[in-house]
Amino acid sequence: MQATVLIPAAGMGRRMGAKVNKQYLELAGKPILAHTLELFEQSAQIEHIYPILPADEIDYCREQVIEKHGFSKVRKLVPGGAERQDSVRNGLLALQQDSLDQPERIILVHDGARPLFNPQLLPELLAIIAEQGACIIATPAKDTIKEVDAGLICGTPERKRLWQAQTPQGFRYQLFAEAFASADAAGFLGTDDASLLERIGKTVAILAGDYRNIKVTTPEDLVIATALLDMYREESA
Ligand SMILES: Nc1ccn([C@@H]2O[C@H](COP(=O)(O)OP(=O)(O)OP(=O)(O)O)[C@@H](O)[C@H]2O)c(=O)n1
Ligand SMILES: C[C@](O)(CO)[C@H](O)COP(=O)(O)O
Repeated sequence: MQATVLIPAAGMGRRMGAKVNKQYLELAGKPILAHTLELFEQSAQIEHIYPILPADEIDYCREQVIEKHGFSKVRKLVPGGAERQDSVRNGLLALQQDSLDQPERIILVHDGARPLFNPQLLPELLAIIAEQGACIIATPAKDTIKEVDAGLICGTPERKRLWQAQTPQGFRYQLFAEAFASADAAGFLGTDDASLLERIGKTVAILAGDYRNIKVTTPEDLVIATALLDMYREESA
C-alpha cells in the first residue's frame, strides 16, 4: 500500500523570527525541510512527494534542498497560499493536474515544520486510512486544558478525552476533496486538515504518535529538536 504526501511548507515562520524562512534553518547540518522530506523519501510506503512553498522560494528550494539532497520522489513544487488550508488546497489541485485524484488514493498531509515524525508509524497509519477513510497522528494531552473567555475559565474538558493533533493526517482522496469543497463553499477555515472532515460528519480515526514529533515554531523548539534528533540517533545506533 502506498500514499502521496503533500508537505505544506509555505508559511512565513513569523513566530520563529529568523532572517530566513524557518524551514531553511539548519538542524544537525541540514535544513529543517530536508529532514522532513527525507522521512518520506526513505519510506517504501510513499510514492510521490509534493512540497508546497512560498511562490518566490520555489527556485531557491529546488536548488538548495531538492537537487542538493537528491530527493527523487518530489514530483512538483507547488506554490502555497495565504493560510495553511489554502496551501493544502493548491496541493490537491496539483494532484488533479497530475491525474493522482483517484477516489481511493491515500493522501497524507505533513507539516514541513515537523522534521521528527517517526516513519515507522506509516504502515499502520496507511492501513487505518485504507480501511476507515481518515486517520491522524495525535498524542494524549499531558496538561489540564482550560476553556477561557474574556480572561475567565469557563470549562475544564475531561483530560482523558483530549488529544493533541499532529501530522501526518491522511485521507482517501475522495473524502478529502469532498470535505475541502464543502469547507470552501461555507468559508470554513480549520487549523488542521481533519477538522474539514469532522465538520461534515465524517469519521476520523486517531493513531497514537510520539511526543517527539514537535512542530518547530519558536526559537526554543530548535534546541529541543536538536536534542530529540540526538535521542533518535542514539536509539538507532
Ligand atoms: N500559508 C501557509 C501557512 C503555513 N504553512 C505550513 O504549515 C505548517 C504549519 O504551520 P506553522 O508551523 O504555523 O508555520 P508558519 O505559518 O510558517 O508559522 P508562523 O505562524 O509563525 O508564521 C508549516 O510547515 C508551514 O510552512 C503553509 O504551507 N502555508
Ligand atoms: C496541522 C497542525 O500541525 C496540527 O497540530 C496544526 O494545526 C497547524 O497549525 P498552525 O497554526 O498552522 O501551526
